[in-house]
Parts: sequence; C-alpha cells; structure tokens
Amino acid sequence: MPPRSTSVLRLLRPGPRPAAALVAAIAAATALPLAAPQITRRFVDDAVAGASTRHLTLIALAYLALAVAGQAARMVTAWLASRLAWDGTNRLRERLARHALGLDLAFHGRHTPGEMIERVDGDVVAVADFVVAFLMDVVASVLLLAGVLVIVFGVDWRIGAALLAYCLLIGFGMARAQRLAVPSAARSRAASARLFGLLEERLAGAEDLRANGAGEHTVRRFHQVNARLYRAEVNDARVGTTLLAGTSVAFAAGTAIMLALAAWTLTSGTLTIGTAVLIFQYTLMVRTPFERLIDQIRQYQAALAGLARIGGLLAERRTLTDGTRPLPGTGPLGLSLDGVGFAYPDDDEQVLSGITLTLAPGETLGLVGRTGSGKTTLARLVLRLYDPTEGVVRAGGLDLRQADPASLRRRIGVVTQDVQLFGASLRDNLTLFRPPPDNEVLEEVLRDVGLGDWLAGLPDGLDTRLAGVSAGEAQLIAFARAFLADPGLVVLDEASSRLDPATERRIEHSIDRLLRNRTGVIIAHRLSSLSRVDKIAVLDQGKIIEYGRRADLAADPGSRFGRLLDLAGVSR
Ligand SMILES: Nc1ncnc2c1ncn2[C@@H]1O[C@H](COP(=O)(O)OP(=O)(O)OP(=O)(O)O)[C@@H](O)[C@H]1O
Repeated sequence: MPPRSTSVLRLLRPGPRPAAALVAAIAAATALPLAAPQITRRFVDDAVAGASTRHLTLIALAYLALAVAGQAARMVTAWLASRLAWDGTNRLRERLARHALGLDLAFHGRHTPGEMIERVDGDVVAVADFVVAFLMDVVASVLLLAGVLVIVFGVDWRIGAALLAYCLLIGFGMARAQRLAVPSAARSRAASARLFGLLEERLAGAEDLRANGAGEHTVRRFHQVNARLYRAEVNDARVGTTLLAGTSVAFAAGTAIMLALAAWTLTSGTLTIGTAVLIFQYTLMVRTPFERLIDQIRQYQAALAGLARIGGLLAERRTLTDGTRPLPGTGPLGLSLDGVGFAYPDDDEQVLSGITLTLAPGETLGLVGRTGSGKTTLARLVLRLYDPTEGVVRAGGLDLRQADPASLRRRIGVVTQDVQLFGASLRDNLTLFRPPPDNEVLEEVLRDVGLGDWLAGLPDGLDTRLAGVSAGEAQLIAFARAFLADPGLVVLDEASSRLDPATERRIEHSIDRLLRNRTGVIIAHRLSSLSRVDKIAVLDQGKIIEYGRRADLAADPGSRFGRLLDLAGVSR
C-alpha cells in the first residue's frame, strides 16, 4: 500500500476501548455459530442412544439460545463496526473538507465542485463501506473458515484434509469467476455514470434548454444513454446469474462429496451419526464466508482507489505562503500595484502585464475594459486569491505576500455579481455563519442598504429562511454583508445584469455609502458608476491603456474614457 494510504488509514484508527469491544464482538460472532454443530451432534447421538424427551428438549433449547446469541453478537459487531468506521471516516471527511477549503484558487480552478464532492464524500464512503465490510466479512469469515477447518481436522484428519482441498478449489474458482464478472460490471457502472452525468448537466441547464426548444433533443439523447445502460445492466445480470448458478452447483457437489466421505467413515465404524451430521453442517457453513470474501474483492479495489485519491488530495499543498504581518487595523487602506504581471497556473498566456497604479486611502478606482481584458483577474490579485507572477501588490503599504491572511480577509472585502445565498436564515446569510451582532445592528444595516421594507415583509424577520430572492435583493444583501464586515478596501464587481430602475437606484445609493471612507476598486459595467470614482483605468488585453484622474480624462477630448462617455450620450 502506498505510504499516503497508510497515513489516511491512521486517521481512521479507533481508540483502544472501542477497538477492544469490537474484537470481543467479532470473537463472539465467530465462536457462537461454530459451537452450534457440536450441539446438533450431541442431540443426534443422544437421540440415537434413546435419551429422554426432556433431555433432548434441553439440548434443543440450548441450540436455540446459541443461535439467538450468535445473531445478537453479529448485530453488535455490525453496530460497532459501522460506528467505528463512521467515526473514523467523519474525522477523515472533516480533515479533507478543511484541507480542500484551505487550498488556493489555482487548485480549485483545476478541480470541479463535482469532483471535490466525489473526493470528500464518494471516496470516503467507499472507504467507510470497506472498513465495515472488512471487519464484518473479511475478518469474521477468515476466522470462521479457520475455526471450521480446525474443528473438522480435529474430528477426522482425512475429512479435514478433504475439506481444506475443497475450500482451496472453491476459493480459486470463485476468484476466477469474479474476475470474469469485472468487465461487465465496469461497463455497467460506466454506463450509469454517463447517464447521471447527462442528467446533471441537462437538469442544470433546464431553463436554457426549454427556452431554446432543445427539449426534444435532450429527451432523445436521454433515451439513447438509458438504452445503453439497460443493455449493460442486462449483460451484467446475465453474467452474474451464470456465475451464481455455477457456484451453487460447485457448492452442492462439494457438500455431496463431504456427505459421501462422512457416510464412508460412518460405515467403516470410525464416526457416529451425530459426527456425520456435524461434518455436514460445517461443510454447509463454509459457503457464506466464501461468498462474502469474494464480494469484498470488488469493494477492496474501490476502497484502495479511494484511499489513494484521498491521500493525493491530502498531499496537495497551498502554493500561496501565509505572511504574518497584519494590515493596518482601522481606516481606509491605500492600494498600489507596481509592475504587476500575471499568468494563471498551468497556462502560458500572460493575462496581465506591467500594471502600475496607486490609490490613496479613501480613493476609488473604476476598472473598465472589454470582456476578457483582465479586470476580474486584477481584482483576484487585490484579494490575494493568487499572487502576481511579476511585481508587487500592496495594501496599506504592505506587500500582500507578507500579510497575515486573517487580517487580509478582515480588511479587504469583496462584493461580486454572483451573490451566493445559502439555504439558511437571513441572519446566517448576512453574517456568513459567524456569531451575529445584535438584531438592531443587522436591521439597521438592512435599512441602510434599502432592504428595510423587504425585511418588514418577511414572515420571521431575520430568522426567515431565504428562498426566491430576486437578483436585486441578493445584490443588496451582499452589500449588507460588506457593511457588516467593515473592510478598509472593497473590491466591487458590479452586477452587469439588467435591474429595474428603482433597484438600480437603491444599489447605487448602497455603493455610495459603502465607498464612503473606504478605498474602492470597482469593476464598472455601468457608466453611472464611473461618475463617482476618483480614477479610471482602462484595460485592454491585460495592459493598462489609459489611466488617470476621472476628471482629467473626461476633460481630455482625445481620451478613450471621454469617447466612452460620448458614445453612451453621458455628459462629461
Ligand atoms: N481561472 C482561470 N484560469 C485560466 N485562465 C483564466 C481564468 N480566469 C480567467 N482566465 C483568462 O484570463 C483572461 C482575463 O479574464 P478575466 O476574467 O480577468 O477578464 P474580465 O475583463 O474580468 O472579463 P469579464 O468582463 O468578461 O468578466 C481571459 O483570457 C480568461 O480566459
């Protein structure tokens, strides 16, 4: 096993007491069924010898008690094994989620959310299932098989040797058969993954598909993929049934041989009838452990692959190193970019180059440029979601690479146009699950951003679970979040979607308030926003092609910014 997988397994290791309880439960679950045939033997031999009904009834009752105790031990084992596995895997899941959240955007850019969910949940569940099954089936089955063989060897070594040979043959045959079944099972899983992939993608785009009349094509495609899954499943079932029938025949033949052996020893006078019945029962007992063991081979492979992937994820390291120096704790933060260049990791294209600009504390910058010119990328550098590949970004005079990440998140805020609202209360959506300030503070902030009437109309006020929030309201909630966080530098990616004039006015009012006494970088999509900024930078293909004070650029007849205003019919 690779070393990473062993370190993952270490996370799953239980404490000594639960482990001891599990070992005891497994031992009981194995020993009790092993004792049952001994009681049957006693019953048969005593019955043949003419024992009283009372005596035989007592033996039968003992058998019953043993059977009940055996089942109870198995239930306790199952419960303990699942608890241990889930405790361990929950620790692993938590560790993975924390680790993944701590990795930087370069990592998350390479891995889709679906992939991360599969890693943090799917792989962990595969491992948990395997750990439970390993304890329940593999350990218990091996112990049971070993117990049966030892007992039968003790009764008659020749029959023991025959049973051992039979077990080896069956084991070999079942492992081969399992390998035959793997390709058809893999085909069926692949077809199922394709169907779910298609469903997920098409359901996510249901609105666009319907609006563009692509429904019929989607349904046809769904039928095709579904038909492929059907064929793969039928084929898999056929292979499975054939193998099952073959295994049953092999077990029946083995049982018949063991019975014949028992009958032979019986007639040769070495064994009693009770012992013959005992051997017969033990022979029947080997079937279930074998079936369980073989079944585990598949799960073992899935778990091993899962462990390797989990280990790989835990081995991922942040590429951004954390600094230790705090940003100035209060007041607006100045911002300067000095010869900044940037290319996304694993991408040769230079997205930004030679960016130099300065904002004094409290000043605002409007970033303008065609789509793809690098505005969002520049904002990401200011938020230190990435480090520049050339040059320096400074806030409050401090190179962001040296800044303590907690103070950076507290002092530099962002309002994006894709506002993420969570299926939680309005309060939690405002505070992002941090300990909330008093209700009055939250209500005042909501009133300030123009959501006072909206709040008054909510059935449970701040405790209302958010659903069906409009784009404009979502934007205003995002402003409220930013007010609560009270940063000294705000990056604002303006909503480019059309909002009704009343909402637009409310949003502009909020922007004005948010920028008061704060430094701001606005990715401006509306010309009206440009009227409030102190400076303008026009980006084109990652370079600043125009930069200066807004008033100067507006007054310059040849400036691009001036032409932009003229084109839109806005007075300079
Ligand atoms: N995560 C990423 N990985 C690789 N390349 C990226 C990534 N994000 C953006 N780019 C590329 O960087 C360039 C600049 O993109 P960016 O999103 O910064 O532009 P923008 O001016 O904000 O565009 P828009 O106005 O459409 O939001 C584009 O060529 C884009 O394809």
